[in-house]
Amino acid sequence: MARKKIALIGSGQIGGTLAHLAGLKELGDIVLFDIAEGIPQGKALDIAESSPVDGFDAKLSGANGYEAIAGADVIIVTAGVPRKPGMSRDDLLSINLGVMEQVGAGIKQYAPNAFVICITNPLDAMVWALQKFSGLPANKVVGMAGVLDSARFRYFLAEALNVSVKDVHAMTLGGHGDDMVPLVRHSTVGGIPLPDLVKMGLLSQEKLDAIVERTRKGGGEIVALLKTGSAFYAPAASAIAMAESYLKDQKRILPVAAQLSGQYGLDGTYVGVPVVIGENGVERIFEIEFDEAEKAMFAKSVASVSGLIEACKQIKPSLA
Ligand SMILES: NC(=O)c1ccc[n+]([C@@H]2O[C@H](COP(=O)([O-])OP(=O)(O)OC[C@H]3O[C@@H](n4cnc5c(N)ncnc54)[C@H](O)[C@@H]3O)[C@@H](O)[C@H]2O)c1
Ligand SMILES: O=C(O)C[C@H](O)C(=O)O
Repeated sequence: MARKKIALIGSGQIGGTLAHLAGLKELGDIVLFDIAEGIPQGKALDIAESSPVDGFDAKLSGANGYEAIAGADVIIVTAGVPRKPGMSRDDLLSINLGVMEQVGAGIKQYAPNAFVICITNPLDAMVWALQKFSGLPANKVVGMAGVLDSARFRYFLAEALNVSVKDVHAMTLGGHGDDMVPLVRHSTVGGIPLPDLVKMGLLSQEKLDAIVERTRKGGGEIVALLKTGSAFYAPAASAIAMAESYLKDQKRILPVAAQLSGQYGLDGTYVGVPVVIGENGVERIFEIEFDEAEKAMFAKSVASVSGLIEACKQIKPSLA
């Protein structure tokens, strides 16, 4: 059986980490693409030289021309710029929208059958624009944010309770901004819902509230520490989980930015919701029944995403 082809558009911090993880997991042969000459080639060679040590078989190459992504099965997009301290993700909209236009054209021409995972920020608006620019079907174009936000939520809970991360299941929905929606009622530790843990005295309400707030601001916390860019290890791991579910038809239920067509009362917008990812891309969207407070939080988050999508339409009238 021929190996799968994974194309990484953007070979910066996340792109390089994606290539390394995809190699270690033997997901397929890997093409790194970037406008910066030498970077994708250098990272491809460096990772290839690690393969005898770690014992993985994958061909790695670097390129500066879109023809290199031809026939890719999976494309992960990180091209663009990250934020620096003092900036919001939304400040990246204008510059990264231009990048999405170029990337979308490249995908349309060379890899129209790929499953595309967008990571570039501001995530929900960028994946919305990328789907339009590329013209690929909506079930094949998704955004990575919810897996990362949920992983942060899970990690903070496991740390507070001094238990294994493996036994913490938690989900964060909505847009990838500070008003994202960590779902407390639907999250469990050892199968016990978080509100019950509070009732049982295992976690204080104050601590839980602080964890929710820290999750919402998780991206900014790393930006403030790194100073030169944003998180890349956990974002790369999160996108690889999505790619693996597609390539291996695992049918995992993951929170991803997906295009809605009536679910949650929304049509055409991209926002983080639980979906099944299998060989057909987004195979199903789960519609969670929210209580009044959750409904209000989700609506606020969606309103932020809608504002960014409107801004995209103003900048690029072809998207309207
Ligand atoms: N969705 C999420 O959860 C999440 C998490 C972390 C980072 N991000 C976002 O991912 C993006 C990438 O982050 P990073 O840390 O890898 O940044 P980075 O600066 O390390 O890498 C970005 C790369 O994109 C390349 N690039 C710029 N314009 C390009 C173009 N037109 N075509 C091809 N390549 C181009 C740059 O040369 C650079 O190598 C940022 O927008 C960041 O905000 C999103
Ligand atoms: O916060 C950022 O700018 C990067 C990313 O969206 C993150 O959540 O780590």
